[in-house]
Parts: sequence; C-alpha cells; structure tokens
Amino acid sequence: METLGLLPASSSVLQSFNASVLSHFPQFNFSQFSNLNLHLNQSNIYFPNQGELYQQLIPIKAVVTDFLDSLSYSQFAAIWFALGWVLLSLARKNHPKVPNAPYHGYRWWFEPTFLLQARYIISARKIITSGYQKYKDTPFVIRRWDTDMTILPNKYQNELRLYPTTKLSGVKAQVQNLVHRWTYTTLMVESNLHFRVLQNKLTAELPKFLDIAKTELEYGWPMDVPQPDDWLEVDIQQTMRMLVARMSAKIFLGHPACRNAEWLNLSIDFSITLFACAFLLRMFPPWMHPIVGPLMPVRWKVASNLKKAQKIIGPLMEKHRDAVKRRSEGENVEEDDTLLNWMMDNGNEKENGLFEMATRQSILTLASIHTTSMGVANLLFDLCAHPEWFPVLKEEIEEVERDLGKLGEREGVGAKEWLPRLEKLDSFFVESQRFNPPILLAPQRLAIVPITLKDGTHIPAGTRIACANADILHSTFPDPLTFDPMRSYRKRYATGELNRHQAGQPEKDNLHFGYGKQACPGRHFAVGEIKMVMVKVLNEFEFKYPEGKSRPSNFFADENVFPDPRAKLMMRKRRTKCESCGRC
Ligand code: HEM
Repeated sequence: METLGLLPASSSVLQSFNASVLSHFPQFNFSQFSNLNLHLNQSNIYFPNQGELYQQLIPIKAVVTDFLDSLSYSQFAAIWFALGWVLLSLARKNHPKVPNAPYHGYRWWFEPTFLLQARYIISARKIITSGYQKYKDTPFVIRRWDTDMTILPNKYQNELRLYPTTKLSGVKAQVQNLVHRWTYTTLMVESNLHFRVLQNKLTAELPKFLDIAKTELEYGWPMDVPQPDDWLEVDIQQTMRMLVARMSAKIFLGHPACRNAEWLNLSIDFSITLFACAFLLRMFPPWMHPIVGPLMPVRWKVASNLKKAQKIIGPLMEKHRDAVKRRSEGENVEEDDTLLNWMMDNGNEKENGLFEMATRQSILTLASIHTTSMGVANLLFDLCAHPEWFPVLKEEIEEVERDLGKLGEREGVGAKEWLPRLEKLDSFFVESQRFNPPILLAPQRLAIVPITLKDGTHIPAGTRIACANADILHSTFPDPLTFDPMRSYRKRYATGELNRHQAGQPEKDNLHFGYGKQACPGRHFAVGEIKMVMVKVLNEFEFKYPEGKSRPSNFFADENVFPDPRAKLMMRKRRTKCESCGRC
C-alpha cells in the first residue's frame, strides 16, 4: 500500500523542505537541528522598494515553488494525505450517537481521536471484537475516520428490522460509505429500481435465472479455468471473479453482451476503483470533497468507467426499445429475458436515462461480483485447510448426480431440483462465511428520524448504527473458534427447522447478508451461483496449498474484509485417487 511508503517518503520530504527553506532563509541554520548532509544554495533575495511584508512573502512563495518542484510523485501524495489528515482533525466533530454509549478503542485516555480513527483503518477487527466482548449487551461507539458508528447488541435486531427505510435506511448508510455524489452513487437513494429488480424479478424467478447463469458458467469454463493435468499454481480469486462476472452479465445484460470482454473487465474493475475512490475520499472532511474530488485520478477512472458503461449499455437499451415498439406493432420479436429489460419496462423516465441506467448496472456489479467470488475463493481456501471434507462434499454431489443426472444435463431438472440437495455444501459455506464474512459490521443503518426503542434506548436522527455480525457469530455458537463445517447441517436436523440455518437465510444471529426487509436482495442468487461453481470445481479438480503455504489471512480496510490478494492455490484435473484427501 502507498501508505507503507509514508515514513521513508516523509524523511526525504523533510530533507527537500529543509533544503528549500535554507536556500531562501540562510539566517536559519536548520542543519544544526539535524544531521542531514544538505547541499544548499545560499542565495539571498532582496527586493528594494517593497513593503516589508511583501519582501517576506516573496521568498516564501519561492520556497514553496522550489519545494513543490523538488518533490517526487510519492512525496507529493504523502503530503497530500498528511494535509487531508490534518484538515480532517481540525474539522473533526462528534457525530450523533446513542446517548451514554461509550466511545470504544482508545488505548489511553489521552490518545488523540485521529489516532484511534487511523488505527481503525487496518485494525477494525480488533477494535470491534474487543468492544463487543466488553459491552456485549449494551451499545458502544466505534470511531471510523469519517463517522462514528453506534454498535447495537443483536437483541434489538427483531425490533429494528420492522422500521421502514424512511426511518432507518440501509441504502443511505451505504451511500454515505461510498461518499454519494463524489462516486456517482446518489441515484441509489433517489430510486430503488436496483432493489426492486432483484426482489421482484431475480428472486421471484430464481431457478430460471440460475439455469440461465449456468449456461454462461459452462461457456466460460474452458477459457477462464486452467485445465492442468499436473499441479499448477493458480490465482483462484481472479478465476472466480471472471466466472461470476460472466454469470452476472448473462442475467443482467443477456447474450451477446455477456461475452463482451470490455464489459466483463469493466464490471470487475469498477468495484475496485469505486471502493478505492470512496475510501480515499473518506479521509477528507465533507467540505473538502469539492476540492479534492475533482483532483483525484482514481475518481477520473470511475468517471471513465461509467462512460465506457454507457457505450455498452446504450445500444442494448436502444435494442430493447426497438423490440418493444415492434412488438406493439404486432411483430414477433425474440429477446433474452434480462434484468436490464425488466428495469427498462418498470423504470420511470429518469431511471431510464442512459447515464442513470449505466451507473445503476455498474453499481449492481459492485454489489454482486466480488462478494460472490470471494465466497467461492474462501470456500476453497477452507477446504484446502481441512482437506478431509473434500470427499464428503464430493460424495454428496455424486449422490445427487445418481438421482438427478449431472447438473443441467437432464431435461426438466435444473437448479431448483439440484441445489437444495447440496445440504453439506450449504453448511460448509455457512461455516466458511462465519470465519470469513465480507464485512464486520452488518447490517448498517442511518437513522433518518429520532427513534426510541422499547427499552428506552434513544437513537437520535443522523446516528449511524450497525451490528457486529462477525463477533455475534463467534459468541452464539458452542466452541466458536473451532471450524466445524457441519454446524448448520446438524442444527437443521436437530431442530427440525429444515428451512432455517441455511446459507442466505438471515437470522438474528447470522447477519452476513443483512437483516429484515432491507437484507441483501441478491443473496439467494449468490448462494446458488456459489453452489453451481463448487459442483463443477469439485467434480473436475483437486486442490491444495503450494508447498509451505497454509490458509491465507484476511485483510481489512475499515470494516471490509477480503482474502489476501496474493494467495494462490495449486490445482490439477481430478484423478481417481486425489492427493487432497487420499480417498476419492
Ligand atoms: C456472498 C455474496 C453476497 C454478500 C455476502 C452480500 C451481502 C450484502 C449485505 C450485507 C448487504 C446489506 C444488507 C442490509 O443492509 O441489511 C447487501 C446489500 C445489497 N446486495 Fe448483496 N451480497 C452478496 C451478493 C449479492 C449479489 C449476487 C447481488 C446482486 C445480484 C447483490 C445485491 C445487493 C444490493 C443491490 C444491495 C443493496 C440493497 C439496497 O439498496 O439497500 N448482493 N449485500
């Protein structure tokens, strides 16, 4: 990360600055304060007939100009961020919070708040977990760089989930995280078309769309997935991102757009760029966004991605409009049943504007691709760390194949019949997600109006609230630190609640997909995709860690979690007796 270079950069920045100051103010001998070996230009500037103040300003200007000229790109970036930090510290204010909820995370009573906020960037896990362990049943407040968040115990979940978005809004909290108009995400708040299409079309016709996505998985398989006969080191995260991007593109945009390499790359890249842009902007106080936003290259990239998206989405919209018109004239026009078409048919004039539709499609890639592909990658990382489960999951697949034929092969037998049968794989995913949630704070909400809960807990308007989803799942299970992949499988049968405790079924204790009416509207599709990919992967390949490697650790950026991007796996085509487990 660039910030890792801050320290070395700052000492040479200091050198440049000292040299520059000394060249214009020779009377100050800075070298006596440092042992830096500086080569100084001792020119003395004197302007006759100028006021004394002006005489003093001219050399200052010269110092600044010389100084800026002498900086390398990384030194300039380091100063830029240091400046942001200082300004933010000056502009810092306390954000609304639940009254009496203590601020948590200070190491000493005199630790400056900006240090705690800076530590949160990479130590969110430690801060949230220690707060949860300390306060468990009462609210506490964590301090993120841009906002404070009151962490509520999950005993309030069933009450909170009943509040409508007009009072407690998940999307407004997300858009605040994404720094709204500075990343072009405000439209998510202005209209919920992206939510409606997932709930009313995708989830309502889930088996159909999973079967459609499966066809694209088959198409991309030989291209995206290496087919090595012998062990080969692979970047499994990138492979999975591409496969998931293809499946998403197929259901959103249909054929042939789903095979447009530019769109596929864009849909993967957009999330990273937009996330980086929002993350950097959050370092600055809101009043500075109009100044720094337009100067940020990463934001230019977001804008250029959106322009490219318009070029791809525009003709698709035209095509659908044309099809609708011709159909209304009695012509029989064939079209893919896509989510884009549904959005156009159900959107109003503004939602159907090109910029708005292209941006919304891009935001949907942000919500769907990395989250889902990380789920598959984590599953594989966990399987390689516990290879004794390979044969169990393979046997389950083979059993379903014996009854229903291979997935997608038998007429009339598709995702609907197949995927619910993969109960052990489902349970393995739930446990893998328990250890590797994509986010540490879910659900997150913004209080639009003041709210008083039944026990008198008051949430003032403007308060950001969240739940410590990762920690809840590490405290509500017996033996929580043990990776026990059949937990939810056993729980379902022990309680007889066969429809509960499954992947993608939010519970008061399992909040990784959010909770209530505002829970992730793409979760059932995501779980289906993950299972479909895993069936193919387990049927065809064996995996293990490269020599000397083990399960990669997770990285944190604020409360966001992602696997070490450098982590690799070894894979080869499946043999009768595989090395992963020694049995199958
Ligand atoms: C493993 C994969 C995924 C995880 C872990 C995940 C997780 C989440 C979470 C935690 C939320 C916030 C929910 C809340 O506040 O209660 C969310 C929202 C959302 N998710 Fe997912 N998600 C996943 C996959 C997907 C997929 C595949 C799609 C689309 C097909 C999708 C679309 C969305 C959208 C549009 C929202 C925002 C809804 C709004 O406007 O409030 N997600 N997701």
